[in-house]
Amino acid sequence: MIVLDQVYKRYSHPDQNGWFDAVHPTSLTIDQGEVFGLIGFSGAGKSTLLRLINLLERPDGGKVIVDGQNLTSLSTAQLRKARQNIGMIFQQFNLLSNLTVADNVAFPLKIAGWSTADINKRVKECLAIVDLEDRINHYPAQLSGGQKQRVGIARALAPSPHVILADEPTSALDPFTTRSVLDCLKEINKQFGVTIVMVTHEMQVIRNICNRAALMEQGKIVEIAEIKDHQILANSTLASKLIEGF
Ligand SMILES: Nc1ncnc2c1ncn2[C@@H]1O[C@H](COP(=O)(O)OP(=O)(O)OP(=O)(O)O)[C@@H](O)[C@H]1O
Repeated sequence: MIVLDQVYKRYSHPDQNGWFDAVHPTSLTIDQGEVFGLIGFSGAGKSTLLRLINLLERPDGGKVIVDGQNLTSLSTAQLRKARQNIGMIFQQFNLLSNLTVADNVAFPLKIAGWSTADINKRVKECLAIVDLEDRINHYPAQLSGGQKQRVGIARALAPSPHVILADEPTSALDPFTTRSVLDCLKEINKQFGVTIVMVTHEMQVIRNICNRAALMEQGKIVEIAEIKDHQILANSTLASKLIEGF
């Protein structure tokens, strides 16, 4: 489903021989229907790795394959189309404040050239999935943080992607709201088989929703652990981090 083959990302850096590897060459396969977590300290490279999956960050080398398609070899137009298969949600929701909830969710569909009738139908479907039908004509400023994130989820879901990338989707939310947003994502994963890759600082998020999680340190994946029944399996570094806390 998602294959990263020796992808890396480097930035120019004045102090480190001119270059700094935000993500060292990394290979990783994430199966269809998985909820895969990326956890680690600030600056470990989690967001960069996540953004390499939809080429929001262009890798400096290696391949990114999603649904059998090598994204790194596509033209701009082909990549735009391929990205319809990869939704994204953000810590700060990234809603357009001058658009209603309905228009925010409709946004990716308009870009994809859907008809108005199909857009209206799909927007209602997606808002029903995230339980926000009654907020369809509200503006983002009239919503709570949890509701805003659920609009973000509906927008990501609208083009029926196979993959959703989530960059710290609950970090701006209180524990109760975090729970409801995670339940919403879990339901989407279960009902539609959408693969979710999620960056988080929060170990309870990993335990709550992920099947597997990778621990990142200094631009490298140092461990991948399985999670079963909310427990991190094996005597892993991840397990000890759980005790120390992130
Ligand atoms: N555009 C950029 N230019 C230069 N350096 C960057 C750029 N983007 C990220 N970095 C650096 O790359 C490293 C990894 O950043 P990244 O945001 O991926 O880490 P992270 O693990 O997601 O951190 P956080 O949890 O704080 O968001 C950091 O040292 C960051 O400063």
